Amino acid sequence: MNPFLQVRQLGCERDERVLFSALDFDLSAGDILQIEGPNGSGKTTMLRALCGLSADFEGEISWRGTSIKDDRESYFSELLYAGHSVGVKAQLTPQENLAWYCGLHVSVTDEEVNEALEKVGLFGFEDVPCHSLSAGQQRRVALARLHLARQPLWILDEPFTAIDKAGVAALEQLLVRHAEKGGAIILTTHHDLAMVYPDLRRISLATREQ
Ligand SMILES: Nc1ncnc2c1ncn2[C@@H]1O[C@H](COP(=O)(O)OP(=O)(O)OP(=O)(O)O)[C@@H](O)[C@H]1O
Repeated sequence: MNPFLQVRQLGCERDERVLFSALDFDLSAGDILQIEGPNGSGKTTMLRALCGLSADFEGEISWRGTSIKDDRESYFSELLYAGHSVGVKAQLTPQENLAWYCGLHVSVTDEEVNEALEKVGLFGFEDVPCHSLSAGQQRRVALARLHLARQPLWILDEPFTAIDKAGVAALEQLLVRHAEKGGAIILTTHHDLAMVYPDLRRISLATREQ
């Protein structure tokens, strides 16, 4: 059976500087892969390539055995990407943000939206404009998507940014539960993961010369 994701000879340069090269790895159901590296080492660049958001890379990326360049639609339908910036609309409420985002993929009820917001600790903040929320609360709005996600592959760029200790622990548990249920995750984080998970792997990008 094909792994979810097959990455072969992945490489990327920016401004004539090699960020990473000749990377080979597979990601299967149940895997969690952490991309590590110092600031500027190329983690976000790699995630954008893996998400099909950038075509400026060498190598081949396949989803369920088919190049992501050849069948973007089915790849995108199975991928949840949460980028480095929170990506919530400041004028909209958490309810509106979540309903809008999830509505792109599946239909969700108001009750499901409110439950997801409650799970990320936003009970009582569902209907205030997001610009009035703290940085961590805005990140929680973005992370609430994970509670409603049907996509098997999650690619998460620094999901723990601005999240407090309790939130970090809850998010780690959610990631493990997703993988245990047959999902797969690629994430970047500067935070030391506390999760004990047998199928957690790491790729370290080269240290920059300072
Ligand atoms: N579009 C671009 N054009 C030129 N250089 C770029 C571009 N995108 C990224 N870079 C450069 O590539 C390098 C890697 O950037 P990237 O954002 O992938 O790093 P990172 O490992 O995610 O860093 P951080 O930990 O700070 O988030 C940086 O030096 C950045 O300036």
